[in-house]
Amino acid sequence: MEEVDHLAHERNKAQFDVEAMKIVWAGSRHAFEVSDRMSRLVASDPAFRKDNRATLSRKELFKNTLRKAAYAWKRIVELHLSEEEASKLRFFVDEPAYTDLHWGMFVPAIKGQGTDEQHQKWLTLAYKMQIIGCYAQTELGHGSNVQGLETTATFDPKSDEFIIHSPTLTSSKWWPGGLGKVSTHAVIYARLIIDGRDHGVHGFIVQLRSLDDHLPLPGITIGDIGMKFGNGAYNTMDNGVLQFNHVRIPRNQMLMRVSQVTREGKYVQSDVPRQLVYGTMVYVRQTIVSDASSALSRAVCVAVRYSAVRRQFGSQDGGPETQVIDYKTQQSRLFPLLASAYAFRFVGEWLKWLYMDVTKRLQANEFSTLPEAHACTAGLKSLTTTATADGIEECRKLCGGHGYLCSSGLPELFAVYVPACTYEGDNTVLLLQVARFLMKTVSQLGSGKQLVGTTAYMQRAEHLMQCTSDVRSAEDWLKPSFILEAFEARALRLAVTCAKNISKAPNPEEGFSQLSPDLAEAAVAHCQLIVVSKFIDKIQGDIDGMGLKEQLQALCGIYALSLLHKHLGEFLSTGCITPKQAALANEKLRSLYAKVRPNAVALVDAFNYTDHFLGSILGRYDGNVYPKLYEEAWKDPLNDSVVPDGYHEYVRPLLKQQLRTAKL
Ligand SMILES: CCCCCCCCCC/C=C\CCC/C=C/C(=O)SCCNC(=O)CCNC(=O)[C@H](O)C(C)(C)COP(=O)(O)OP(=O)(O)OC[C@H]1O[C@@H](n2cnc3c(N)ncnc32)[C@H](O)[C@@H]1OP(=O)(O)O
Ligand SMILES: Cc1cc2nc3c(=O)[nH]c(=O)nc-3n(C[C@H](O)[C@H](O)[C@H](O)COP(=O)(O)OP(=O)(O)OC[C@H]3O[C@@H](n4cnc5c(N)ncnc54)[C@H](O)[C@@H]3O)c2cc1C
Repeated sequence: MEEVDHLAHERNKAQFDVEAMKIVWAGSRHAFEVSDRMSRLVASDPAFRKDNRATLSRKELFKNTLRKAAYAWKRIVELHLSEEEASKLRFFVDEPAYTDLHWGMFVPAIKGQGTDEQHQKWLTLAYKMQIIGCYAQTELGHGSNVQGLETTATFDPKSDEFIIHSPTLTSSKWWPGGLGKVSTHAVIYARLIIDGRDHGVHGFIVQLRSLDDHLPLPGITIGDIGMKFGNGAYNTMDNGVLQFNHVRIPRNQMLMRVSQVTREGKYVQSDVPRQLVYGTMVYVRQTIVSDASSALSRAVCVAVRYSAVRRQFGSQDGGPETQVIDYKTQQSRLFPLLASAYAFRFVGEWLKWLYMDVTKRLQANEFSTLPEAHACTAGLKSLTTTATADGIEECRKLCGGHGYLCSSGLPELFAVYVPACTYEGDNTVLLLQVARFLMKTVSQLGSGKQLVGTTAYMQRAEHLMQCTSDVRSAEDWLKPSFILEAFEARALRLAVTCAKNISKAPNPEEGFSQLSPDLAEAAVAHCQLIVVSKFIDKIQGDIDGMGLKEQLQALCGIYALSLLHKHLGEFLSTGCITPKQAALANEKLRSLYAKVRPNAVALVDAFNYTDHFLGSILGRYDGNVYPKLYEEAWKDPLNDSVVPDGYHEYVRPLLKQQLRTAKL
């Protein structure tokens, strides 16, 4: 049968080169080609089927994930895939699994905190998956407060070993992914105790299960922590619980790049800052920002395509009804999310660069940019995951009733995504880290210290504290200098106000605590400025292809001006803009929505997602939604029989009783 593209009329309206935009979205032609190849490889292989996840029991679901992970590894080895290709393949398999933690945290923790010798021994095994590892930091009693961890690693000079122990119930490791049922090893975080002295939290490599029969080693109690939010979703992951009862490991299994324990039991702190013990979190937070753009773009792709297919009201003389994407309210909810997906992509690219830069510097024992890298990764992780989780839910609502069906793909995407607001640092806790960094920076203003990186704008404090915007027309709001000045002035003024209020408190800690809601808002303002400025930088760089710059400028304008609208109170109360200028910003926003409208479907096509990856009937490339929704409904296990199980036990007796009552 001939395939019909129900969205062809939308695609024909596009005013830019979609193929060129695919390259910009991917980051480079090479990245596009790898991504395209891996996504097709996964989509065309029935072993990676995922449309049945919502109906599987936990055990079936989990076993299915183990099968897929093993099969993915087999294909990676058979096809001699590079690290980049393998990681893309796993991404397109699109099922959280223990391998995420093995490759995403266990290996990076050893790389970042281990010595050359430790790399040689452990990475060799881990790269071949001869051992499988996880990252066991969080405990039942403490997640955010890493310094509060209770697990102990006590040095025994007689045997040259550490004794790993869980002294309390609350010290049980709790949450690590891959721990519950699969990992053979873990990097665990424990308090280092030497001669009764507590040297704080350090990382240790500990074997958990036998490599022969997979049973826990002596002294180790281990299991899964139970079902999590949503069906399917993150339940493919074995988040685990772990207790140690005086488990002994050799001294050389402490990760010793940051500090060492000698044979004699002497604690040696190298020149490397202690905070490097937190280094794996910096790495993962950076990857989470790129993941945010993937998750949000996926939801937006579904909502844009479906909004172009769906029609409601507006039919006069029997003609077609209005496509819901043409409603201005739909556009004002949807297009800022489309713009955010692009914005997060570009800031994610920049953050990757920043992370690589700080890593190179650390290798050369240059640590000055570490605080900035920590603040940027923490803040942007918080900002982008909050916006993405909210955005996925908004996309579900934008799809009306059908968005609530699992076959829309959106409920599962939300359920799998929403813990990103908590893992790798609770989003509020992370904003407060950014706020501390900002308060330090503000305290240095006027000291003559040169401010660099993302706080360089504060150098112009004298101007930014008193300027008023020069915007005179709606068109002015497209000029990067006007947008940047408004965002810089708002961020700086919020931060300075916090600093002033803190200084009135009896002591800085008390002040920080009292002001923390305002500090979190100041941190958000600073992070939004970073995203806006990196979007502008991207557009000002090399962008080839017909119409690309115009579309990206429109999206950048939508991102910035929709934020300005959302946080209008802050822009007005800090005096950065006037009510008249706010009205002009709204006028510009409306015209940008109109500009993006004919390009919306093409702008989501540029994500280059296969129907397999999207996993959504509403978001199908061909827009053939209704027949496929109808077809899908009949596949539900409830429809296996016409009369459901339970009818004879529970429904029929009721009906009979009613009949009897009626006769009475
Ligand atoms: C299409 C997509 C579909 C989606 C599919 C999804 C699939 C899923 C894939 C899987 C992906 C991910 C899996 C997730 C796995 C999750 C793992 C985890 O969660 S691991 C555990 C993470 N835990 C945390 O993040 C804990 C948070 N807490 C902390 O980080 C700290 O304790 C902190 C920072 C809050 C407090 O630290 P501390 O107690 O030391 O106090 P201070 O605030 O005083 O800090 C001291 C000093 O250190 C500096 N600092 C803090 N952190 C860092 C750091 N990381 N790097 C550098 N420096 C740091 C801080 O600024 C202070 O500096 P100073 O100069 O003294 O002021
Ligand atoms: C799906 C998932 C996977 C995970 N995977 C892993 C893993 O692989 N390895 C691992 O080690 N851990 C893992 N974790 C644990 C995760 O890192 C922690 O849950 C996270 O760091 C939050 O810590 P918490 O649970 O202690 O939250 P809490 O700190 O208890 O937060 C509870 C509330 O208190 C607030 N709060 C806490 N402290 C402050 C403060 N100082 N100021 C203001 N408000 C505050 C928070 O904002 C939040 O609202 C995972 C968690 C989840 C949900």
